[in-house]
Amino acid sequence: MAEAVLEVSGVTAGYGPAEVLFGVDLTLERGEVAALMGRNGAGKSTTMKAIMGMLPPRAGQVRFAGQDITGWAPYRIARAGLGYVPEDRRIFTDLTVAENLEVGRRPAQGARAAWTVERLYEIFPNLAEMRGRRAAAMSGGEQQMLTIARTLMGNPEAVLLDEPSEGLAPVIVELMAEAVLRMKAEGLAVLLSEQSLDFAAAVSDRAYVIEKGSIRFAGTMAALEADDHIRTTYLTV
Ligand SMILES: Nc1ncnc2c1ncn2[C@@H]1O[C@H](COP(=O)(O)OP(=O)(O)OP(=O)(O)O)[C@@H](O)[C@H]1O
Repeated sequence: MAEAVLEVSGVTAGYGPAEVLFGVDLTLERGEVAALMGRNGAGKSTTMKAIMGMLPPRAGQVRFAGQDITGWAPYRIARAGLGYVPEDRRIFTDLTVAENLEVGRRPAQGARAAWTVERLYEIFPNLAEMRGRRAAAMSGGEQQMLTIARTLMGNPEAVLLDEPSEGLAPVIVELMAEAVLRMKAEGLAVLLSEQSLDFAAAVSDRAYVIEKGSIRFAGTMAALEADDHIRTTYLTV
């Protein structure tokens, strides 16, 4: 069996009195892309926040790169090598594209070659074309890519991408899919949350489907595509 870089077991989490996750189990193997799919409000973002320690799990365990990271502070989890790109874009609008990337630089751990700005421009060619532009003058999709690229400058081993294709123009969605596949080709593990089966199927090896805070399907992307019942019951078609 492939080695898991991230293992989420029986995670329960919620906001105040509201229970949102009810024992979520999922794994992310080294070098794979997995999609966490589900409709609006199903619990995708909450799962990512629980993994990142922004919403500490009430029960269950999160293991990353061989360590139990349950209850760790978010900055410590990020430093351990788990990158996170939330739905809202986190960039410095007064800084240029190149300056935003420099802000994200952190040394690489282990044997992997550190990301450089030039290597990132190969993965995000549209960012290369606008390297001197202030981020305020970029489209939402371009800002989303800059957020991902800046996260990669921190040299993570795995990244969580919360709805990377949401609200993007079709041509930008294609660039985003290519970027995710290039990240995988570089050996990164990616867990992305997604509502669109098209985007998820284009980039992912495996899929999880979540509904009302419980995982309803876990399997290969091909198995999900072939499962009419799961798709029509839990996904937006
Ligand atoms: N800060 C919060 N306080 C209270 N309830 C919340 C909060 N954030 C999310 N929820 C609730 O938790 C549930 C899961 O939300 P979550 O954001 O994880 O869904 P999602 O699958 O990521 O969907 P979306 O695509 O809408 O982000 C929803 O019922 C939502 O209303």
